[in-house]
Amino acid sequence: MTISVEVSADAATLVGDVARALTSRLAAVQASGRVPRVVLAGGSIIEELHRALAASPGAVDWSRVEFWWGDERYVESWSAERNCLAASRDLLGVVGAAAELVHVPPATDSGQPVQDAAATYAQEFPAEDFDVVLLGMGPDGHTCSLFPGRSDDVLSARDAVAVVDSPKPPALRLSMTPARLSRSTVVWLVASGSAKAAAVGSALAAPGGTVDPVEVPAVAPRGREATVWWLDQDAAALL
Ligand SMILES: O=C1O[C@H](COP(=O)(O)O)[C@@H](O)[C@H](O)[C@H]1O
Repeated sequence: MTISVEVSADAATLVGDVARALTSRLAAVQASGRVPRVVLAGGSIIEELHRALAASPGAVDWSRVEFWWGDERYVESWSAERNCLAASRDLLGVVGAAAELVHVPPATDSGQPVQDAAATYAQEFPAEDFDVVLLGMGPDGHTCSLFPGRSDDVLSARDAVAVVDSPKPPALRLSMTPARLSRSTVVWLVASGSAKAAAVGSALAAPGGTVDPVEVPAVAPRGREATVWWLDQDAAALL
């Protein structure tokens, strides 16, 4: 398992580079006769990536790709804060994803307490590994809804956790755990801009990945074959 860093000149080049790599990987999985399993994320650069993929969908049959989200805000299903609504608007609805292959996380209108909603969402997870997990990262080093300084229990849980006190609103969230995110052939973390430079520097400063995941949760998910940090020059400035 390798950890590598790819640096693109700027944000636009970064999303183009990741979009090309993703469409090429998905097309290769489909050419092998399988339906690729992809975990999407929220956040600014991932939303730009969604739009880039919609504009250049490559040689992928998007109706034969299965989707989950690494995290979701636990709000009403129609809330503009939902990661899945942004992805549906910007990508899935544009490229013709198949509704039965899109695993939308529960929303508050399900009537469930957030802890039950996390367990309900985990039931949607596949027995097999994911092919690609896409992650963003906040300036504080959080990824998905795994925030710094939280208990080891969250990081060591098996599939999904409920977050009840997210420091970034909204407070209630559902998140895949590092253990579940790491059940993927590759994990690709995408970070852009100078606001992410300090967190990138902390995450990648220690050779061999010995950074404490409680302090920088973004270092915790690791792909079985490869973990790639896709950065632009501003995000990579402190490396
Ligand atoms: O809260 C979230 O933010 C992170 C990072 O977002 P960004 O806008 O700072 O790039 C994202 O990875 C996560 O999915 C989202 O819920």
